[in-house]
Amino acid sequence: MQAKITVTETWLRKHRHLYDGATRHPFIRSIRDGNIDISAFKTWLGQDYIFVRAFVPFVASVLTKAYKGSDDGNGDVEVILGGVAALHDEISWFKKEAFKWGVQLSSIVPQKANQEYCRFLESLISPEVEYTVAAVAFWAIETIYQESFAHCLEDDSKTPPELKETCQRWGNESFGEYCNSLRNIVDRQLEKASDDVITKAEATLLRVLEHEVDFWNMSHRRT
Ligand SMILES: Cc1ncc(CNC=O)c(N)n1
Repeated sequence: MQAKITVTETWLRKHRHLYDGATRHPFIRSIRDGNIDISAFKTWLGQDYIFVRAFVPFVASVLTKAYKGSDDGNGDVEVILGGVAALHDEISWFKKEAFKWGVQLSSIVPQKANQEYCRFLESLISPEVEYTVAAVAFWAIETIYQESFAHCLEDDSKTPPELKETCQRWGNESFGEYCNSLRNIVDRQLEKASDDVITKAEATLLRVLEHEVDFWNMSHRRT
C-alpha cells in the first residue's frame, strides 16, 4: 500500500520555494563553496549563541505542552527532552567555538532580525499556543539547520576544514534522525488537529521560514 501523504509533506511541497530559500541560503552556499567570509561566520556565531539561549525556554515550553497534552504514549516528551539535553551541550560548544574564533560573547548585541526571531519564540511560549502549533515551529527550526548544514557536508562540498565541526553539529545523521522524530510527532498531532489549528500551524511554519531567511541575511550581509 502507498504510504499516506502527511501534512508536513504537503506543506513542504506547497512552500518548496521558501523552504529552499531557508536551507540553501547564500550564507550556507558560501560555506559549502568554501568562499565564506570569516567575519560573516563570526557574526553568525555570536548571534546564534544569543538565539540558542532564547531557544531553550521555548523548547522547555514545548516539553511542558507535550506532557500536558496527556496522551503521550508515543514518547514525545523523551524526544523533546533529548533536544533540551543537546542544547545544554550546544551552549558549551558555542562558548568554546567563540573563544577559538576570538568572538567575545558577553559583548554581543542582538541585531534586529535576531531580536524579532527571539520575540517570536517568546510569543510561542504562551499557554494559549497549542502544542501542535509550537511543535511545528520546533520541528521547522531544527530541520532547517539540519538540512542547511548537512548540505555543507555532502561529498562535493568545499567546506573549509575549520568549519566542518560546526556543520557536523547540526548536519550529522543522528541530528537528522532526531528531526525525523520531531516530524513524526508533528504529523501525528496534525492528523487529529482541528482545521483552525492546522491553519495556525501552517502560518507558523511560514513565519519560521521567514525568520530563518532573515537570520541568515543578517549574518551574510553584515560584518
Ligand atoms: C537561527 C537558528 N535556527 C535554528 C537553530 C537550530 N536549533 C538549535 O540549535 C539555531 N541554532 N539557530
